[in-house]
Amino acid sequence: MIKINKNFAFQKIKRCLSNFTSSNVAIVEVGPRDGLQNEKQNIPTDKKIEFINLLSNSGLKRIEVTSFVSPKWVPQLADAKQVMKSIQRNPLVRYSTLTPNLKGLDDAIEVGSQEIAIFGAASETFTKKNINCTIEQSLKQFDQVVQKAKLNEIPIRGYVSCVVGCPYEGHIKPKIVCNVVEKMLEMGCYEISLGDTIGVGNPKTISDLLNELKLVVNNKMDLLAIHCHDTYGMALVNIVESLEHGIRVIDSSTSGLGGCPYASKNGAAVSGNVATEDVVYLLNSLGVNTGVDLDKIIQAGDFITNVLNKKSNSKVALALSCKKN
Ligand SMILES: CC(C)(COP(=O)([O-])OP(=O)([O-])OC[C@H]1O[C@@H](n2cnc3c(N)ncnc32)[C@H](O)[C@@H]1OP(=O)([O-])[O-])[C@@H](O)C(=O)NCCC(=O)NCCSC(=O)C[C@@](C)(O)CC(=O)[O-]
Repeated sequence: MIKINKNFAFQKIKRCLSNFTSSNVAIVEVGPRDGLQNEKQNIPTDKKIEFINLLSNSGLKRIEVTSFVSPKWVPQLADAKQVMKSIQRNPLVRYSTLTPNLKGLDDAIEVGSQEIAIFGAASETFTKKNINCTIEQSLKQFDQVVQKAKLNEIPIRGYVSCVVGCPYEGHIKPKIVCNVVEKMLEMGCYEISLGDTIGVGNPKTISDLLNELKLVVNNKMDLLAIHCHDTYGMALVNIVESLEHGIRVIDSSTSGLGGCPYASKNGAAVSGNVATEDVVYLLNSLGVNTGVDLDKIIQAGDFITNVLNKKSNSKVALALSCKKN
């Protein structure tokens, strides 16, 4: 079981952030970061900014804007500073960025990130491919980032990727995930997002994982979030399973865009995140309050898919647009 310092200031931030009743769920919109990071075509910076501005006015409270990573590794997000500096910030929204190391953190601080995310994994091979180190080395590096972020009073989110499966190592045992989650929480992350990076989870594997994680977090499920990719169409059932286990924070990407560039084995297509439109529709139909305006998310999705000249991966956006026409 993790040792969490109850007086730790970030616990307070966590409570403010997730002021849910049991019928409320928070959505973390990762479209501008996860959704766009793997796009090969040039996306003009002003279009990214316009996309984020549309999302900012949709009722979302948490938007992951971009990443402060090496532009050699993720060229699409090389304009991270400009994007962060130019978006119109809605005071009701918390804008976060990914930071793998101190350089990333310094950049994030410079442009006023209100939250940062460190990103580890439960697979050695994926960790090496994604951030060029071992899991142990990654945790040491993250610890430096977390200590400095704490000094700057910036809340830290942690990602753990490959929580049920890895493109290189196959099935991942819950025990390995529990170990990384525990270390990141002890370090000072206020929340860990569990990434089914290649969308191979199903309700059984997600349930098995969450049952083991409950022991790690001492049943405090508000320390966890779920981040599903929809490769086999399992994302929504996995989200329902997670809700039943007490998870109340869901990551999603408008239009279902996205995927990690380093999760693709032998150049295979990386599948998108679960679509925000589909998650909002699901939660609305369950009577769960998200505060998010579905029509506004669909508009933001129409905007970015037009920029990308792509069809939306959201079934809900498609169904509602057919209804209109
Ligand atoms: C971690 C590194 C940097 C190590 O990369 P490295 O090559 O081992 O690091 P390095 O320290 O040797 O640096 C190499 C170059 O990058 C520069 N550099 C170094 N750090 C930074 C920085 N922060 N910002 C800007 N530049 C940086 C550094 O200055 C140097 O520049 P050079 O001297 O060659 O000109 C690299 O591997 C990297 O950037 N990886 C990022 C990969 C990534 O962003 N993946 C996608 C996000 S994870 C994901 O999508 C999964 C998730 C979160 O969504 C959840 C899920 O679905 O499971």
